[in-house]
Amino acid sequence: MLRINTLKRLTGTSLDGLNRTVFLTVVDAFFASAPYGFLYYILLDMLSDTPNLQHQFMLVLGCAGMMIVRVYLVRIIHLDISLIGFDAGKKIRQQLGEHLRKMPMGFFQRTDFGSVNNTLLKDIDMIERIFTHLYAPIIATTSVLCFFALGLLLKDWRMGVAMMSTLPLACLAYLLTRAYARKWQSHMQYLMHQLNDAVMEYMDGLKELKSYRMMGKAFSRLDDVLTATQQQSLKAEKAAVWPVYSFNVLVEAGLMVLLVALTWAWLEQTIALPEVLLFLIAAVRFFRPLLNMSMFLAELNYLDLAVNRVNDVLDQPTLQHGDSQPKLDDMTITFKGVNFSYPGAQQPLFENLDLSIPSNKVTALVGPSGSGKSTIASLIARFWQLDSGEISVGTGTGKVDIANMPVEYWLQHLSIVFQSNYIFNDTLANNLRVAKADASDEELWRVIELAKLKNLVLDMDLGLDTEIGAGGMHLSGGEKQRLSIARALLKDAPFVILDEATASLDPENERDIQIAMQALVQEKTVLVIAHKLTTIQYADHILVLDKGKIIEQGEHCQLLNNQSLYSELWNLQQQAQSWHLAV
Ligand SMILES: Nc1ncnc2c1ncn2[C@@H]1O[C@H](COP(=O)(O)OP(=O)(O)OP(=O)(O)O)[C@@H](O)[C@H]1O
Repeated sequence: MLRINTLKRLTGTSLDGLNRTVFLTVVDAFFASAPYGFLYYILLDMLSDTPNLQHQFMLVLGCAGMMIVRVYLVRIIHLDISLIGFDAGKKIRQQLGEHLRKMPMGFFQRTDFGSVNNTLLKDIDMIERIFTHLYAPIIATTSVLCFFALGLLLKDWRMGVAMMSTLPLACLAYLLTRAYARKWQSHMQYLMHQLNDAVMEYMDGLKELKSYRMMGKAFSRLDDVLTATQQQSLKAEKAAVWPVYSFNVLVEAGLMVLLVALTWAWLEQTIALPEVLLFLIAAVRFFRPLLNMSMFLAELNYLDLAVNRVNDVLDQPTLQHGDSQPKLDDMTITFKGVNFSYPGAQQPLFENLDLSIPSNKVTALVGPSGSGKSTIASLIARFWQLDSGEISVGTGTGKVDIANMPVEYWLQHLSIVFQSNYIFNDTLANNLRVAKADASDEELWRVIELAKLKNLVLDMDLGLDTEIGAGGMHLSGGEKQRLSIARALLKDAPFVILDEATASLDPENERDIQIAMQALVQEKTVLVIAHKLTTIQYADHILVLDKGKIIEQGEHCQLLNNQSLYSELWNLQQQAQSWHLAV
């Protein structure tokens, strides 16, 4: 009932200690039910012609003893199940995190961040909560019901049957209405994800929305989702009531049947007073947990939905990779017959693309906007899965398909500086140590100096320990850029990718960054992606890309002489330098 196998699959473990907890819960349920048997004998004794006080006292003492044992048992069960639940939650989070790490960027593009966020936080929290709060009560309630049903059937099968006569009908009604409620619950979850995404998008785009006077209702996507969520949640609430409501009404109808049966048997004189009293008391004890059970079952619907969403993420294919970890001395990168399309794109971006990036040289990749430059860098960094073809590193017999190595191993050989780089909400030192966890302070200062950040850090009160990012000091675009160059310097990887690293910077910043980059690219294999051709004119090798194809390659002078796309772009940029805005 509790989909333990599914949870075992999600946690990837055997949920240690669960069997002991189940056993203790059943024992506890027995101790919870047994006093009702004692009560019957107390009643019998009380109503007999010769009541025996000592006998009754012993029975009461027996009940008290069971209660004391139960206090101890309940404490152990609660502790055990909490530990198992938290551990399961931790393991599911770890497993999901590990899986997400191995997934191509395409997943994050197709799936809104809000949904991933919801699955990582809310869904797992739901699984953990249901596990820690519902697992033991459900087993306990089921066991109590079984003990009671068995005891009462043995005592007087006619009354037992009467009491449980409506149960099959209640279960049937529950199952029939559950499908309807589930449809709504699932729709509501979808709307909540949409709402989450719309709120995140609203917050992210606040600056743009403000500048275009699109705040509040004017941002219709958020407004539409808010209205839809409000309208539909009422319907969903109504739908969710049906399984619980129909189950409860039909179960309670069993009490009526019992009363009729008891009255009939009493009039027929086929039942004695102690039995009548016993069944009346037991009915209260029997129906209450049964009604609780319907609430538990309703909660289990949410568990199913949460588990399905976690499974959806876990079933997404990860990036294919091999296990080979060769020593890579030659960093020549070769694309051979590479085919690649973005998910959902109408046509492939690269068809049969061949190119080569020589080792220990600076190669520049230029071309019009949208020609595919950044995608080439992303494919080298294994952010995406190729449709077909091969990207290899090395030459001759030492050549290795980068897909044959674990992604992490391959990424150890790369440093990438993007145009916009992420700054973690942490200290400056920790932001740098992302590149090398065990770097000493001396190493940090060395790269800070090379990245032209020394004066900035010296001006900070706490130096390397200054909080930067969201919770601390905010850095300018140029400072962030130099910080990411410092990170790359610290990593000291043999292959460096600079993707528009100097775009949109002022001349002073650009000069500082050029100096920092000179330090970064020393004796490395470098791929520079740049719009501004002046920044790459001295590159050893220039690849000109247009609409996903390499249409020219060579050195700057050679390409100028070709009088083709490169020289066209060069001339346009030279002319652009004399442009100015006039009013
Ligand atoms: N994540 C993505 N999902 C879908 N399509 C994408 C994605 N990234 C880029 N594209 C598309 O692929 C094509 C190549 O994009 P890419 O960013 O590689 O070009 P680029 O040459 O680097 O452009 P720019 O110089 O403007 O940065 C473009 O048509 C772009 O719209």
